[in-house]
Amino acid sequence: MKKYDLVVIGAGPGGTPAAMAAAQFGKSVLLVDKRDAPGGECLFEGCIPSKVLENAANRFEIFKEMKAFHIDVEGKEQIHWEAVLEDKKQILKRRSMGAMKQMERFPNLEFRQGTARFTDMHTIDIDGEQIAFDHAIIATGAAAFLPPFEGEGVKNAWTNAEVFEKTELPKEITFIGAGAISCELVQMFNKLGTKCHMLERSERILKHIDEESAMVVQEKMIREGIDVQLNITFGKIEGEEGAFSVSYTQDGEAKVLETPYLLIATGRAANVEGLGLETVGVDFDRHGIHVDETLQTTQENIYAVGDCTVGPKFAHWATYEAGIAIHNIFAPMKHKTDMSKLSWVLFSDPQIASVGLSEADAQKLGMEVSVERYDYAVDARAQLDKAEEGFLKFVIEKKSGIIRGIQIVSEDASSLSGEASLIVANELKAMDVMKTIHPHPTLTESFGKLAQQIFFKSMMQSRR
Ligand SMILES: Cc1cc2nc3c(=O)[nH]c(=O)nc-3n(C[C@H](O)[C@H](O)[C@H](O)COP(=O)(O)OP(=O)(O)OC[C@H]3O[C@@H](n4cnc5c(N)ncnc54)[C@H](O)[C@@H]3O)c2cc1C
Ligand SMILES: NC(=O)c1ccc[n+]([C@@H]2O[C@H](COP(=O)([O-])OP(=O)(O)OC[C@H]3O[C@@H](n4cnc5c(N)ncnc54)[C@H](O)[C@@H]3O)[C@@H](O)[C@H]2O)c1
Repeated sequence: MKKYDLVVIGAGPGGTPAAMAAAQFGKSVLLVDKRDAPGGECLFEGCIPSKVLENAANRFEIFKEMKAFHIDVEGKEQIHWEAVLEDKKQILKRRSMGAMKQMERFPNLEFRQGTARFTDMHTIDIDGEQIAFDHAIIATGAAAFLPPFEGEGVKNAWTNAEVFEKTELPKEITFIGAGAISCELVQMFNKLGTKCHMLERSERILKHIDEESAMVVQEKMIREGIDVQLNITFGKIEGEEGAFSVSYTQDGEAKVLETPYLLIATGRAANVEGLGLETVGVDFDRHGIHVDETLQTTQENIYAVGDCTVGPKFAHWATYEAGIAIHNIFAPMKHKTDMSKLSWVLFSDPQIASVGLSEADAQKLGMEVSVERYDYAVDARAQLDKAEEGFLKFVIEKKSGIIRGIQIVSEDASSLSGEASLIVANELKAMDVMKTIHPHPTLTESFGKLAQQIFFKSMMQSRR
């Protein structure tokens, strides 16, 4: 039986860097994935295909915005959807081959296609072959979680696994769930002229994130003609591609929506089925594999990272966890994950970036905070770009003055999130940010302006 120091199951943003880091440590590593290429859901059905299509939609939208800059191009714009999909295919191929090439630099790292299953705490079965290992990392990701809705239509609806494969741009589509996936995709389709409906059971979209940030996007969606329906209780979902019917009640009234296409994005379920976790005593529930702060599962030599765990579900978080898991397996000192520094960007319009704690997170932790805000409506760059929507918010711990969280809502929140991450990770205060020179006129000036505002406010208060 072949034996490795480390077996990594799943070659996404969690598994692939974990395997490469262990190989760099000089360990013998087997990386196994059901697919014949590395990249995971992020590359093939998630982050990258969604951003290729959004990118095309955003550039298409620029034509419509040209009028505000006194440029007349109306009526001439046209998008060649098939060419966009071909671009997407090429980018996916290029990125996957790039990852494969990087792995080939390590003679002690082997990539293999197959479905892995634990048979005991030191052995996995890959399509009938037994492989022995000292340590294992589970990085099998997650897939769309489908609630137990009534009706035959649920199994015919799209999830993120199908939507990027469709060759025709739908004329009309309905999204069930108003979380991260739906919110990114609904605005993308809307910009391309698809009539979009979004049905959500909560009282607002993006219920897991800072309310003020979510409301900016929700209001923009409604303004731009997306049919956003909230406070919904779902009934039967019937039909198939081309003709769905969704029954629901809203404010006590029974309604039916007929829609040719339906996409369900109501959260994720960890890919743990058939992994043999019960056999090896690795605890899990429907939210994912249980790990401690060092990413060790309930089995000493088995770790888990990324979407298959109960924790946050982001590509960069999976990669961050991969580094910590490898360190904890092969280095003498244990490192812990630090959720208080988590950052993410939602590629909505405007974009939302969040780093560290929101005000609500701080309240849950019993941390006394003050919240200071700068509106892009007064910002020079935002005015020049006619992109004044949104704000920058610092969540400041009262006791220490440390900026514990930053939320940004802006057309370019993704670019601004880097500085926000540095501030929160290094536990900086407003004074530290004020000392940083931000070039004029750039959106990064907002950091300096907000820091200045906070500093002057504290001076005024101390004088009173
Ligand atoms: C539409 C969409 C958009 C997203 N956009 C973003 C974004 O912009 N930014 C961001 O940070 N995150 C985004 N995400 C989330 C991101 O895709 C995930 O957080 C990330 O892919 C998690 O990485 P992972 O390595 O844990 O798992 P995955 O990427 O899911 O990889 C898991 C791998 O394990 C393999 N596997 C599963 N079971 C087995 C088995 N038994 N044997 C062998 N192999 C197995 C799978 O084939 C897969 O390749 C998005 C997700 C979706 C759905
Ligand atoms: N830019 C990014 O980083 C990005 C983009 C897309 C997805 N993601 C990741 O993917 C994850 C999954 O996204 P998602 O949109 O599927 O999930 P989500 O958890 O963000 O949203 C799920 C939505 O479905 C609704 N819902 C849940 N159960 C329901 C039920 N039984 N009936 C009716 N409605 C129900 C919820 O109210 C919520 O609005 C996100 O948590 C995020 O981490 C990240």
